Amino acid sequence: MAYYPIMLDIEDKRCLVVGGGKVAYRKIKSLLECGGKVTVIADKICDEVDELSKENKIDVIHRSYISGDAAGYFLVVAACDDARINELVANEAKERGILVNVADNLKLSSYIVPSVLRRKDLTIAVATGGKSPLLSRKIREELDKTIGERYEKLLDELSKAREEIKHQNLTIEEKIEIYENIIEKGEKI
Ligand SMILES: C[C@@]1(CC(=O)O)c2cc3[nH]c(cc4nc(cc5[nH]c(cc(n2)[C@H]1CCC(=O)O)[C@@](C)(CC(=O)O)[C@@H]5CCC(=O)O)C(CC(=O)O)=C4CCC(=O)O)c(CCC(=O)O)c3CC(=O)O
Ligand SMILES: NC(=O)C1=CN([C@@H]2O[C@H](COP(=O)(O)OP(=O)(O)OC[C@H]3O[C@@H](n4cnc5c(N)ncnc54)[C@H](O)[C@@H]3O)[C@@H](O)[C@H]2O)C=CC1
Repeated sequence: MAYYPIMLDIEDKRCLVVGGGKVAYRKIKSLLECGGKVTVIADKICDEVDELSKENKIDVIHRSYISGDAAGYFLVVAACDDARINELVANEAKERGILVNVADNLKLSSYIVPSVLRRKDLTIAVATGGKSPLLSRKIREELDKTIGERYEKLLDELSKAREEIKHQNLTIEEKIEIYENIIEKGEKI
């Protein structure tokens, strides 16, 4: 079955990351970039996670995961190096209807994290259904070379034009023609 891609609004939402190693750090960073309020539960944390804690960007609970910890969160990431704990976290999150990503187990995950390229509001997400995360990264790096910063400007222009003509008495075809002209001009930049 194919994955259903969505763009999730996690601003000010409580997010729990279980585990404080390298993989947890990567997931924490992307949650913070999107405004998530991150709590980490881990018996050991790596230097990068410790740094975020010292900067008051995350809350850290320095202990092992205890049954029931997942309650009350909007989203949970299980990123321990202990598969049994990750499974426990996943099951407890799912019982409560909480979205859960499990770093070492695709089948237990309700969502997977794609490789992401951003140009301000333009977001390009690449995933391989868990088959090759490395390929996702490589494709993002390729896109990074070809999707230049001019797309930011182009998107700004399109957004402005869209606001201006949204409530004008034009057909959708006429509006699309205006946008296409802007894109065509943008392609020459
Ligand atoms: C299923 C998924 C679950 C999830 O994490 O959501 C998952 C699972 C696993 N990853 C593993 C390994 C690696 N993961 C990376 C990197 C990334 N992994 C990410 C996502 C995902 N990884 C989801 C699927 C995404 C998809 O569909 O493609 C990215 C895109 C996003 C992010 O993490 O932020 C980020 C790149 C960010 C970027 O740079 O753009 C690298 C390369 C590197 O480190 O650079 C390697 C080593 C090379 C390799 O294995 O390919 C292992 C095996 C561990 C082992 O062998 O022990 C598992 C577990 C398993 O497969 O069971
Ligand atoms: N999804 C992905 O992108 C990737 C996933 N992985 C998998 O992710 C997992 C984690 O990898 P790393 O971060 O490199 O490991 P790591 O060894 O750096 O960190 C493991 C963390 O789990 C914590 N932990 C272990 N048991 C715990 C418990 N009972 N309660 C709370 N915290 C606990 C440890 O304290 C530590 O902070 C591994 O299973 C690995 O195979 C690895 C590479 C990429």
